[in-house]
Amino acid sequence: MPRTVYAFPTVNDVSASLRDFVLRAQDEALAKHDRFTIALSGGSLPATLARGLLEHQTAFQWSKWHVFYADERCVPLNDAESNHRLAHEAFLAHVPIPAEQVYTINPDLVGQPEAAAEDYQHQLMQAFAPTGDDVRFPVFDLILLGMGPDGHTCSLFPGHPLVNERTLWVSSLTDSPKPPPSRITLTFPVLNHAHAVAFVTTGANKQDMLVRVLDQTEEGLPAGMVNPTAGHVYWFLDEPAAAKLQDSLIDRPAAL
Ligand SMILES: O=C(O)[C@H](O)[C@@H](O)[C@H](O)[C@H](O)COP(=O)(O)O
Repeated sequence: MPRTVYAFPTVNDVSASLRDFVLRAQDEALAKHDRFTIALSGGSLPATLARGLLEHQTAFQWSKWHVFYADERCVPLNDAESNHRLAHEAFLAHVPIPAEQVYTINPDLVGQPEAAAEDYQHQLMQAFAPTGDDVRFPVFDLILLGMGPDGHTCSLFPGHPLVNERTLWVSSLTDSPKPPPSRITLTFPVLNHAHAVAFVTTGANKQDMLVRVLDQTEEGLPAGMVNPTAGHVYWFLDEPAAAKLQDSLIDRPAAL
């Protein structure tokens, strides 16, 4: 699995490089098909992404974007804990992506996580297999992920049975160690069928886990289990996050 690790002095530098990277991913996708499918996580990601995207918007073909959530909390869409609300306020509200191309959790199902996951999987199937094509798993052009200090990504937590899901596209949990407890999440087979996955990880509290995940010797760390079979994994780090990594693990951003 090809992997590229970039470390930048500050979060602002991460934002600027991420913008160029997303633009390139968009252009590559539009050269192949007529849309750009991207999945977003919550946490600090929307803000880091928005800072770059909103600064130089002209090259983005927003009408071609189809935005999904890599994971979502089972809360109303206007709740302060909602990943959609976070992304909406950070950048979706400021760019002309058609509303029907932003795929949110069904707000009527947030009290029933399993049904919400099933509904979200159905939304994905409509988008990736609209004519009932035999699509085993969707292939996202780009999935943007965060990593928690415990090595979780999406809502896939170390030691949780969901890390073993091999069939569903979207799954639910009601015992997330990170609040709120009820969530839906893309599963590993979906992450690992993506064309590209990029982790955006900043801050000193990620230092130790980054060493463990990038070392690739330890099993069971969800962030380390993201290995797209035909895709590429990128890591966008700031210096505080990258501080304990060996220099040899870090690639030169000039390659972007
Ligand atoms: O909804 C969520 O909680 C997330 O999608 C989660 O997986 C997040 O990406 C990580 O916890 C990293 O979050 P930070 O970037 O805020 O540390």
